[in-house]
Amino acid sequence: MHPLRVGKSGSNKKAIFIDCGFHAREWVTPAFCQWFVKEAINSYGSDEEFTNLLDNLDFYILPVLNVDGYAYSWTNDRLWRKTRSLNKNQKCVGTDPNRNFDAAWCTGGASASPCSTVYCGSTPESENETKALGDFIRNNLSSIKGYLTIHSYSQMLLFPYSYTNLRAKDHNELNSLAKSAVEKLATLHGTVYTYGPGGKTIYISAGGSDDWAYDTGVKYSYTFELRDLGTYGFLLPESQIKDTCEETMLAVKHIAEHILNNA
Ligand SMILES: Nc1ncc(C[C@H](C[SeH])C(=O)O)cc1Cl
Ligand SMILES: [Zn+2]
Ligand SMILES: [Zn+2]
Ligand SMILES: [Zn+2]
Repeated sequence: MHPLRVGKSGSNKKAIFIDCGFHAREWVTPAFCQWFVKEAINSYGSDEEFTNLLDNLDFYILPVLNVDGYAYSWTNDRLWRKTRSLNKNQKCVGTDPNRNFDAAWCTGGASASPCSTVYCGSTPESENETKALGDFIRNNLSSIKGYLTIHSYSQMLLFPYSYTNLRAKDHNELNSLAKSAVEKLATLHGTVYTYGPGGKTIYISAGGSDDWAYDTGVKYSYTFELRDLGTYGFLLPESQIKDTCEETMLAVKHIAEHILNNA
């Protein structure tokens, strides 16, 4: 896997990994990752804050993790979620990439049935996509200080854990950073996000990439759930893409600032 790397060239810089397009139907998320790259390139040298970030941090951007699923949602099933891998001797296709990580794998909020939308896969990292992501993070663990995985919808900023209601050791810092990040996000268009540990804030579910990254040693690990609250859901109108991306940028840059100053 070769994510895009954005940042002034330099050695042993801290890095933040951002992925989008985990779930096929969450179309606004690849738009955000592309927006981020455009903004970074256009801002460098003009926007002081962003220039400082890019001078001192590398951003690894993976615009569409689940490429086969995303393509399938364009051609066949707009509401597809999973990958498109063939489950051996089964009629159903695909694994939920966000239940496929080795983080209390296939315990809560996931299913061992290949036909389920939250099928955890045959083993952790059974999918080419999740294995590639896991390998990249493991191979770059010394520099990767933040992991942001961008999903939709429900306007939430989640952090570990989702697989248990036990508190992460960094709960207080992750919680207060999430609070200030969603406050920053709301300043642009008044979009209200909730925030908190995944298990409490959305649902208990295991095998997620944020929990895995955190337990692997990436302290600042967050899942974004972008707009909206359900009016359009995954079918967010194009007219909202720009504003969604703009407001999300504020939160992401805020988190990046914190990582630059604290990691
Ligand atoms: N660790 C996690 N973090 C966030 C979520 C929520 C996303 C929302 Se689309 C999902 O259900 O995969 C789910 C899990 Cl398992
Ligand atoms: Zn998702
Ligand atoms: Zn979602
Ligand atoms: Zn705007």
